[in-house]
Amino acid sequence: MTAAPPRGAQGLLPEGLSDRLPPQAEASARLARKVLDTLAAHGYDRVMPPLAEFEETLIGRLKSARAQDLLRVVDPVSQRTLAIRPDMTAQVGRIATSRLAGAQRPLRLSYSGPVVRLRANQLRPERERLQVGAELIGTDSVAAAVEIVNVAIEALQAAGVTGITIDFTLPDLIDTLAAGPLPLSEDEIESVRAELDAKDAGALVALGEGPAAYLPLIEAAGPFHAAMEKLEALDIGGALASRIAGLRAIAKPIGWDITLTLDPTERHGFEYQLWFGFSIFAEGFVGEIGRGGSYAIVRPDGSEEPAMGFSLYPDPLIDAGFGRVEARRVFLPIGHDGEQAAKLRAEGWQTIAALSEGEDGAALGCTHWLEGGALSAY
Ligand SMILES: N[C@@H](Cc1c[nH]c[nH+]1)C(=O)O
Repeated sequence: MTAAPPRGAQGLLPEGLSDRLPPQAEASARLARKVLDTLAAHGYDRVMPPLAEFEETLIGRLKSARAQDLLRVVDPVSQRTLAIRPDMTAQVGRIATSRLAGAQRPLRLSYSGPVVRLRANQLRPERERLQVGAELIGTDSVAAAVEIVNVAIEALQAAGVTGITIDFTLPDLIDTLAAGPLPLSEDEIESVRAELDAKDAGALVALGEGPAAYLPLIEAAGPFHAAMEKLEALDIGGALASRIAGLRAIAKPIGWDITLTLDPTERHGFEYQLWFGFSIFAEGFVGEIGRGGSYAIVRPDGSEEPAMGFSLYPDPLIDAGFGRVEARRVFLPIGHDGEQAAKLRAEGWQTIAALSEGEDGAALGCTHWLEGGALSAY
């Protein structure tokens, strides 16, 4: 597969925003279609939320979501602040708890579209990305996690992705332990999180006795089974035991060709996920190409509805050539037989009809030309 040229437009477009040209634009649509078809086959119905909405509905819908990284505009019509969506999960949550509040649970919804964030980072310089995903609303059970993880894997495999790694995490682990068996003060929670992120054992121990109890969590990371044994050895009762059993049940049906890892305290990108989270990596790609987990949607009356879902960010795959198919293109000279051309299109050929004498079919990307009723290869 050939790498695409860099996507910048040298000053014509704002930093982090770019055009998709042929053939990647078509490849992008084809890849999204493949993922959506897999989701539809598992009963996920598509929704299309708008590109922008009121800022407060965009951030208020998911428990613990924050208003960071939003590209905002003041709407002269409503005089209110709108935000361009940075993520479609909150929008799907809004739909599920408003217009589809009466729909049967569990409710399965899918989506595909661009999302925008305020700032790019070094790893991902683009500010607009394609997001394709699924949300399972009404439960955050282990069974729901099993379905979501496996549908995500199937969707990527249908798109031709191999060398998939799933990295499990327990996003609310520190909060849960700090509120129970391994108490920490508010200040300590933040410091413990920072040192666990940095995987700095020395600094963690230096924080004091309470924080030092979290040390084994640094060790409990890496290949899934070995890391799980270390997590189990922590043995701090109920909260952890149910999560460990959950993770084992989720891992069980995953195919041998998928690499499983565990990083129980990983929280990068997990802003609102609760008991379960996972990142998806593919061999040869830097950074995650997808992410998912459990979360809670806040209903208009303040009560909460559990949910589970995942989102894929396929742009790096498209840049690498996934979704491309070599077109069979035939050049139709002036005066060709229109019926025969229609027949060729019905057979899957793309046709390029000459508009004037002397056009060069090969230069226009054709692999064949039609002459005297027969096809010849260039
Ligand atoms: N939308 C989340 C992933 C997710 C979907 N559902 C639950 N979590 C993200 O992109 O980070």
